[in-house]
Amino acid sequence: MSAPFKKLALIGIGLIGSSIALAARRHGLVDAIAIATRKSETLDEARALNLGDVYSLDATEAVRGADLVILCVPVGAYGSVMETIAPVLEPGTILSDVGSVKAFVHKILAPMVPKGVSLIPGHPLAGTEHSGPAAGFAELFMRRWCVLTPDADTSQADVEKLSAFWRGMGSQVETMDPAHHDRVLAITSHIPHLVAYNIVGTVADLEADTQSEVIKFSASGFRDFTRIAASDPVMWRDVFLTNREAVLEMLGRFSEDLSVLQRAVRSGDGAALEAMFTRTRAIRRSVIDAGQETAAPDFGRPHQSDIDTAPDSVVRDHGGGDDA
Ligand SMILES: NC(=O)c1ccc[n+]([C@@H]2O[C@H](COP(=O)([O-])OP(=O)(O)OC[C@H]3O[C@@H](n4cnc5c(N)ncnc54)[C@H](O)[C@@H]3O)[C@@H](O)[C@H]2O)c1
Ligand SMILES: O=C(O)C(=O)C[C@]1(C(=O)O)C=C[C@@H](O)C=C1
Repeated sequence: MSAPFKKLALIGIGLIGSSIALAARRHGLVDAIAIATRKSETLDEARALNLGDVYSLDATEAVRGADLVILCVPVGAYGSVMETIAPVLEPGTILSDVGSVKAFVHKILAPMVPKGVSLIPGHPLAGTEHSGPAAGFAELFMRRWCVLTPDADTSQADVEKLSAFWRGMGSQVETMDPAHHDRVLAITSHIPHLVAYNIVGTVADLEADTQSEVIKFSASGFRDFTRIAASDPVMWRDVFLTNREAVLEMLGRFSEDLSVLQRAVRSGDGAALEAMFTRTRAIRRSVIDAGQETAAPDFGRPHQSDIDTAPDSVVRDHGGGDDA
């Protein structure tokens, strides 16, 4: 029986691209996988990991004849990648992506999409702090959301076909307006990363200023922040450059709420602090009950919190090499 897609072209083969390659193949969702990336070292690594069927440094070669093309590069690279591949996208092809922002993606890609090609941007709400082809794993998308942001006039049949692809990799799929996606992700993903980058930077500066061993004696709460703050610098630079308005709006709200906590600490308002912390503890429990924390432990991989507290050798085994 033939797979739902004949040829999947993955442009970019880091954490997300390699996870799609592994999952799509494991679940028989594509007949063939073509991989393109810009650096020969990355392509060699992908080949050594046997992630695809054909490999190329030329994205047009990968895209030619593909009925599903997924951009898996940092969003700042979309313009140049699309300029390259647009002339070889064939009518009937679904063009999608995995970028962490969506309004910018519509704005940059839509004007260049040839007639007959369905643009259906997507975003799997799943990831780790690791980068590169060796970082991927087939279970990454299991029981995680994948948000698709098609335009109102996009073929429903194509949206359903792409939804089935993500469901085939274990995800739950939801369609959403791109601007709404960007506001939701600004507060649930982008600002948490900004906070982590900030607190780790502040601690490092404090250590340098006071010439004391602040990091050495940090407890596991801070270690959790260092995991997030180890996330790919280029990817996150592009997220903040391309979701600026939503991030600034949510940052305003976040700062107001932080001021309320600051005031409670300053004035010794124990009741306010306890009420807030009780509320957030309940939220954490509901997140766990909903099974949205991480899918990794059920598939024989170490749980992320095990990784964070494991000896360095275990952490190295889990993480892929970084790829620029
Ligand atoms: N890391 C996460 O947790 C996560 C989760 C969901 C979505 N995403 C999104 O997925 C996309 C890829 O992220 P990733 O974590 O797989 O990154 P990664 O760094 O692991 O991989 C990026 C890939 O893109 C290639 N690349 C980089 N710049 C390029 C360019 N200018 N032209 C062509 N190829 C280029 C790299 O060589 C690499 O193969 C990003 O848009 C990101 O926003 C990431
Ligand atoms: O678990 C992590 O390391 C992640 O940061 C994954 C995470 C997130 O949840 O914020 C990061 C960016 C994505 O666009 C989607 C998922």
